[in-house]
Amino acid sequence: ESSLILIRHGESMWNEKNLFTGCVDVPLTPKGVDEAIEAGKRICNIPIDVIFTSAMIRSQMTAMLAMMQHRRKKVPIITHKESEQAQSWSKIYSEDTKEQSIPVITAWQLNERMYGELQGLNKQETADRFGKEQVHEWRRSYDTPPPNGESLEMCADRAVSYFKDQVVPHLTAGKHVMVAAHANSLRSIIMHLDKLTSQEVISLELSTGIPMLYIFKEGEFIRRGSPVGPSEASVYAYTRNLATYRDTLDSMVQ
Ligand SMILES: O=C(O)[C@@H](CO)OP(=O)(O)O
Repeated sequence: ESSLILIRHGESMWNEKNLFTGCVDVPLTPKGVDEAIEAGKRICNIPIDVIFTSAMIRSQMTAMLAMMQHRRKKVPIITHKESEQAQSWSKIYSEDTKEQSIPVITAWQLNERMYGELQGLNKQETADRFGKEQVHEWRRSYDTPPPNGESLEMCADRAVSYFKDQVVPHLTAGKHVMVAAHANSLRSIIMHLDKLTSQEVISLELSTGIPMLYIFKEGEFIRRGSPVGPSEASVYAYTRNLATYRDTLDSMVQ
């Protein structure tokens, strides 16, 4: 059994301004930073061996801030494979140090859905101009793309393919994984994991900074507990393996 944590980034500076963001790379607000830290507290007892983030700063900030809270105190390290030089210049020469690190793999495929000509527009003003229903269809339908942007279906094409090709093999190998990404790239992944229909996904909404936990067992994804409880203990129904991991952390601090 392995665990999979999915987390949408904390509030960004354009979430705060109610602007369509998509592939525009904006940072978190102070509230978003707090959300990421709170999220980290909720998952501080869950094992994490490898982290995937999108290529965007808001998901990377969220993952890093959350990991600062983790009780295992491993160091999340962004892997650089964009060139041979980047790879060799960021090499770690100690096996012990590597053992105390968590690789962070960044992938554009996990980026937010590209919002086309809505990027930078105010969501309320856009609804006033084009009508609430049209804008809702652009934002939540499965197959209607916003003007010159990606539909959820197009976003799923890259995000879910990446998830199947790059993330699932780690889970199959027994590694515990965290994926920090975005409202719509995660909606497409959750649609796949929970086998939602294109009708059902319309009402799937993800809050900023709330981690969701899945257990991967015998090729199946099982959602654990409610992701919105007030404290870590009430949020997730621990499996026996997760409880053992938490006990190990308890004994390490004694
Ligand atoms: O602006 C965006 O990129 C997304 C997420 O904030 O918007 P929506 O609320 O339509 O999913």
